[in-house]
Amino acid sequence: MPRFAANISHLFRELPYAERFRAAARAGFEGVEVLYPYEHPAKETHRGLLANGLDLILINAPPPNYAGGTPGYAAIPGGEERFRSDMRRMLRFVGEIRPGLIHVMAGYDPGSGAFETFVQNLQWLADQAPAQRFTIEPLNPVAQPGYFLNDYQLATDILTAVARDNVGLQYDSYHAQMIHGDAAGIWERFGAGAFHAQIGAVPDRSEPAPGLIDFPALFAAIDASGYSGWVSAEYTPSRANTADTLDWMSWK
Ligand SMILES: O=C(O)[C@@H](O)C(=O)CO
Ligand SMILES: [Mg+2]
Repeated sequence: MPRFAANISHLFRELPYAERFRAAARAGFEGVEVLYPYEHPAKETHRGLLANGLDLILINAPPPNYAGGTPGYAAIPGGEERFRSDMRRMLRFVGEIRPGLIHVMAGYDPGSGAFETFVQNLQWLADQAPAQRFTIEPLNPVAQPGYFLNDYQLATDILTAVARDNVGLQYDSYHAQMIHGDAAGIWERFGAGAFHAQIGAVPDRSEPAPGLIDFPALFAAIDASGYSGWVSAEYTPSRANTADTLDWMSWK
């Protein structure tokens, strides 16, 4: 079985932030991811991880000017200066919580020059922090209209142009199925070299359940591919208690 992590920005939201770490550990997860940890003092995140023996698998890079609003601007021409100052600030913040991966979001409706801007910003960031690993993730146009990175082949082309060992693909079964209609096929084509994987069902992004994505087969394909990263649960639980949505963790 893959190594499962919990995205506690989606799971255990019935609990205050500080309590989600314990809930994740009690449910059997050994790692968590937090989309925007900047909303909380780094100490609080650090304490939650340490007290519960959890790894921090992934965070997202901060929204513009570190302040909120629509996240992602790495592919927006003209935003390079702000990108650099926000990323410098982020790299200081993560010194305390040490995430394995940082997801860098591209942004929305960037106009022409987005590909080159994204590539150059990613190269700059990769060289700023060579020991840190970064990811990019295609997001589907139903959930994220206008998002620049909306296709797995485009992600691969960007990663080829970036050509840095510390920048890689973030796969997500929910987005892969929504974009390409074949989450398993996308794993087969692009998954083995991915830095990170996330899971959620379609079309409502609820927990893995029998439906359009055959999750037991996907888990088997992930294992068979030699992928050694984490598989993180990033879905909106259909029940009030996240713990009641975790049957999939023991599917064979
Ligand atoms: O799939 C998603 O929506 C996330 O992984 C993400 O990072 C966008 O915020
Ligand atoms: Mg995702």
